[in-house]
Amino acid sequence: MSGVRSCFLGTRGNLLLVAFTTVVVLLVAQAFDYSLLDRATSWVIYGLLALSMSFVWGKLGIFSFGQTAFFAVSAYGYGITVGNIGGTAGSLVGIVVGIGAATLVATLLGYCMFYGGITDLFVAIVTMAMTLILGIMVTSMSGPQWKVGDVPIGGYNGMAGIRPLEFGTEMLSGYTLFVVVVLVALAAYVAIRVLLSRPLGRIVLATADNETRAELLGFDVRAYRLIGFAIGGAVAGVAGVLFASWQQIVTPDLFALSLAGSVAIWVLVGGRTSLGGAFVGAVLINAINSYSDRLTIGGSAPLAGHGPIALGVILIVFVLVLPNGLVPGAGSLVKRLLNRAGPDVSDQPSYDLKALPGLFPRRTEGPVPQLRAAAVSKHFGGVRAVEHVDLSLDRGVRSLIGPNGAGKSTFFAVLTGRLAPTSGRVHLGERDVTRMRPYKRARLGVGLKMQAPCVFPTLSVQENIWLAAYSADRNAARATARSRELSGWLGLTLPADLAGAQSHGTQQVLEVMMVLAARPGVVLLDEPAAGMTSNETAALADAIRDLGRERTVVVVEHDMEFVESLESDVTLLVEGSVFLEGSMEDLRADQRVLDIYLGRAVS
Ligand SMILES: Nc1ncnc2c1ncn2[C@@H]1O[C@H](COP(=O)(O)OP(=O)(O)OP(=O)(O)O)[C@@H](O)[C@H]1O
Repeated sequence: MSGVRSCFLGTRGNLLLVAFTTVVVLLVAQAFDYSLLDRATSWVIYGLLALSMSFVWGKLGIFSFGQTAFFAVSAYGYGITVGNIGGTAGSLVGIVVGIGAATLVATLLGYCMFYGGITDLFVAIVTMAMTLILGIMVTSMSGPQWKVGDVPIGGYNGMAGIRPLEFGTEMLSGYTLFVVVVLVALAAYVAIRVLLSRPLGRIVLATADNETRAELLGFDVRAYRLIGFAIGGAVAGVAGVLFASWQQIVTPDLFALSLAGSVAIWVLVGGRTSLGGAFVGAVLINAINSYSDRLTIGGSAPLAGHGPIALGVILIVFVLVLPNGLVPGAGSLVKRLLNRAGPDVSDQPSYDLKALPGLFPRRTEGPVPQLRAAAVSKHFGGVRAVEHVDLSLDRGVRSLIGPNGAGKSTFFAVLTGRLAPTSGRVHLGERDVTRMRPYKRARLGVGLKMQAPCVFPTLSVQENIWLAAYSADRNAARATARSRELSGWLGLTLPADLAGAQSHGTQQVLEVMMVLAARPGVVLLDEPAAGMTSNETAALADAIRDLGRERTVVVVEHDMEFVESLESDVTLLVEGSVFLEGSMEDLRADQRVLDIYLGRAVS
């Protein structure tokens, strides 16, 4: 799970700190000699590359091991462009071509991966494989026939003589280049932070935090991943342009495993959940490498060329001692020193759940469409979890009961699109939604509260509700007002009130509120009373009855007292099939039902 919080100073404090650090760096750099200035410029460029990986890995939860491919593609794109078009125009076009090429490659690769269902470790493997393949291709382009316009690709030897960025009569070099690089890095950092505070960024963070909940709220996780990945590619592209301009030669080494691994280590050392940590890690490790190379003892340089060994040692130390990296580690330390511990959640707060429906305005979306399962089956290999279920769900409350393993949760998963049925159809009103993805069904008004609490754990309670409210009508101002109001009702309005840190019961209530804030017509509640006090359970039953007046509410429960208090029709599932339908009295009067619940065989 990716942690999406990194700061102990708050956004404004962090930005002030960054601005202050930038001014100090620029002032101090005036005293650097040429050699140090030159090296420091490269460290900041590497920091920018690390920032792109930190964003993709730490914030989006996508381990893009081959992030350097976008950096290298951009560097080559810039080099080719400025070799063909000179002057300021060439620089400007080179910037666009370099960043554009990196973004395009990231978009194409991201599309293939995310829409092709590739996740987790396989993303790392695919991105790395693509980087190595590009490297092999570029290495093989060594003959004179391999040129673009007037610029030879250069094969193994690389593309030499790249013109630096130039504006007017000035070619960027020395202190001016350093200033530009630092300001661009600062701008990229601030832009990413601003993006993350906007609706798009919040949703991107949410998809990393809990993909299932994001999808159930109607967000197309694949699309948001792709957007985030493309932005990460663009930032790596910015670094690539600066690198080509600074080094004035690019070689296939930019596609090598060693650089890709180094970037991952910079990010790990700085702290992958901290954007600022990317710069700290990159600058620190490159500075250590640089000085260890130059260290002389008795006329010889014992550490020269042993950078990889030093990197390996640093990595092992960090994984063992400071697994979250330097910046988050320092943040926790300061927090501890200031004694700013998180809120105490050991006490289970009590909520007047009877008031719950009153918090959600009446539906204005028109009549609730009927949700209908027609001969639905879902098999897992030989396990027939759901078998030929026909069920029509109309406005009002319906209870779905059955012993453990009867197929209730699996049936919900088929209704919401989380699982495709083995056979049968699912209809929502007139529409056949059998093959429709969960986010689309959510947009059509199907909401699900899962059996185990399914919220965005590393986001605050208020942010959780904001995302749900925003999913209803995509209005940020309204979502902010709703999230303040509803989190106020829960008494959890602080940024430090993380959803994942709340008690089980509070998370249950929060999840129900999120489902309702998304304004669904069909509300599926899987064991909503679990973890609640008896008073809350009774109040929840009142609330559900109330919600059923204008919505379709289906409740899966084991607590028969609770089911009885819902005064609803009951459907009994046994071994995946509908065994009986009727009122609670009907079921109680049936000896076979008693036998099922007492575990006795039923013919
Ligand atoms: N992903 C899966 N892979 C294989 N078998 C599964 C999977 N999900 C569920 N099952 C099996 O399908 C059957 C139905 O499970 P399901 O969780 O739907 O039952 P349930 O009625 O919700 O049970 P409970 O009341 O205990 O939550 C069980 O035998 C379960 O082991």
